[in-house]
Amino acid sequence: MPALPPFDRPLRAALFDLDGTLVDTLGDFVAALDAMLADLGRAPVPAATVETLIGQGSEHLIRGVLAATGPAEAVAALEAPAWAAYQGHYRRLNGRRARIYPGAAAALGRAQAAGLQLACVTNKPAEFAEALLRHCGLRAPFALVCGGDTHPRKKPDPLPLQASCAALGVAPAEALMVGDSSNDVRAARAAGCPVVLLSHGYNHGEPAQAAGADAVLDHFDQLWPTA
Ligand SMILES: O=C(O)COP(=O)(O)O
Ligand SMILES: [Mg+2]
Repeated sequence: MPALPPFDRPLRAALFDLDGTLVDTLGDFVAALDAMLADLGRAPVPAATVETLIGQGSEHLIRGVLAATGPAEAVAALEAPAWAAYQGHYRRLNGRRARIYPGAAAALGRAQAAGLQLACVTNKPAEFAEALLRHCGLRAPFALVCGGDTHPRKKPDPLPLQASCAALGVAPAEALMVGDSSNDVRAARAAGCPVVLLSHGYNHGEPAQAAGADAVLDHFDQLWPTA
């Protein structure tokens, strides 16, 4: 089993992305978006299209789905009602079709046992991230949850990572970002955090190996392995 690459400084924290990293939420997104589209009188969107749009926050997702299911010139006018409908449906459906990736909970436990402080740094709105983590029984290991609306800018901006590191009292070089997409890599590079990706996630339709992370892992067992 490949070990983690050596990092510049010993790790004191780990920042975990949520969608596509800890939890497979594609089914939740598709269900909420299809309910939103039905409210707007539109046909459902293929899951494969949704998968390429996850990871850059709900606004990006909704704009992309509106553009994929109707005329481009209608997107701006529909954004506000679509967002209101989506929020209501997502709040109702959050977690119902979600699946924790194999080994995720155990990896969080090993990270804690290794003395690392943990934060969840996601572009999902904080309310939905908190509720999903509780639903999945994954909230307790995290000292903080930083959502896409917690700060004025979201990933790939470094701000959520920098602010989370400051709140945990660690330097970015001491905090490993664990994500699934190039968005996580860009944010980590800009913040100065080392970064590894799990290949089971979404990465905007591209292979995770193309995203420029320090390592790409196929399974959580490769993070802080015990043997
Ligand atoms: O786009 C989203 O809401 C999901 O974002 P995440 O991959 O940062 O958790
Ligand atoms: Mg993700």
